[in-house]
Amino acid sequence: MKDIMENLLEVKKLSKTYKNGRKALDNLNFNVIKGEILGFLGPNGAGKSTTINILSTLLQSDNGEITYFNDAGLSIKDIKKQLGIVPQELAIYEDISALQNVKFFASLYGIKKSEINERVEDALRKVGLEDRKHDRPSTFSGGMKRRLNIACAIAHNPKLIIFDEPTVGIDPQSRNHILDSIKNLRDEGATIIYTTHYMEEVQQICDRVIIMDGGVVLLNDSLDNILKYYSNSNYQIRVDKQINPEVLDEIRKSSNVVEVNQKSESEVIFSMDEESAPINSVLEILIRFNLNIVSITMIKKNLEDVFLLLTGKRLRD
Ligand SMILES: Nc1ncnc2c1ncn2[C@@H]1O[C@H](COP(=O)(O)OP(=O)(O)OP(=O)(O)O)[C@@H](O)[C@H]1O
Repeated sequence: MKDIMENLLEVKKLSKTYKNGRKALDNLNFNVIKGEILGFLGPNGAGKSTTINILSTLLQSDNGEITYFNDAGLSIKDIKKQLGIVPQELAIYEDISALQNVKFFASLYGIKKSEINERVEDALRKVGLEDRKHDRPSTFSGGMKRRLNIACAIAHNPKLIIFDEPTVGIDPQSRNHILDSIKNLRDEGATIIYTTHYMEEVQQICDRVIIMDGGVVLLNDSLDNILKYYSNSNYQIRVDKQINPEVLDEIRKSSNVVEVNQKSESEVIFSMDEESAPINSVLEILIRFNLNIVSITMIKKNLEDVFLLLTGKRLRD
């Protein structure tokens, strides 16, 4: 994706405990690479909103350090100017035109009068609303309102845009339109943090994924690596008799095997460390213990499975 990986944001040892004693973040570490769409995932209560509120400067952490835009000396005002926050709730005025909405929010960032019209038009173009700019949001579909919400958050041309579940409750067509707008923003130079409860969306647009739970990062890798690592290397084998713990121990010890679980009395699931690692050694063990192999299934894992594996929870309740 990029030739040189430059950090746009560096988060080190971020901690937050709320007044009621709830520890939301526990020495959280991660970075955001310039030009990427970073999917930010976690089950309910994982600490995502807390993290995003701290990144957005709305909430203070107890401890830790955030370096924005590679410059440790920036003031909060300078940071805010380069941040775009797209909230989950719509923050638009229904009774003024789309253009006036974007202009209003852009004016809050102190954009020069000579530049503001161009910036507003550009933001509306980026979300595909240029044709409807003179119409009021009260005449818009839910998806169009969401896109206007995005335009309002990006007219000041932020370097980093944080999306907080921007597609909740909208139809698939509008959702695709929003996802395309987000990809366009990335392609035109913005860096994006994207939180969602929809794994398909992450697989559709994200370059890298962070899965957090209990206030810490459980997984931080490129989408490609995650899917490669967790996809083709899992097998389920069924045999004709009960599999004893002794057999499972033997399989655990065999080369290339990284994880072994008993699915049922006569079924075992195991993962290999490489995509096309041979499974002969596992078969040999089963045969040695006089177990006849009835079936072998390769299990394809998607991001939802990886999430469940790591957190023990489903992303959507
Ligand atoms: N204002 C608050 N006061 C007290 N505890 C809070 C507050 N906000 C969040 N928490 C607690 O902090 C933990 C992390 O919550 P947070 O809202 O950051 O999670 P989340 O990952 O955004 O969850 P969700 O997906 O449900 O929005 C939870 O245990 C939550 O109950």
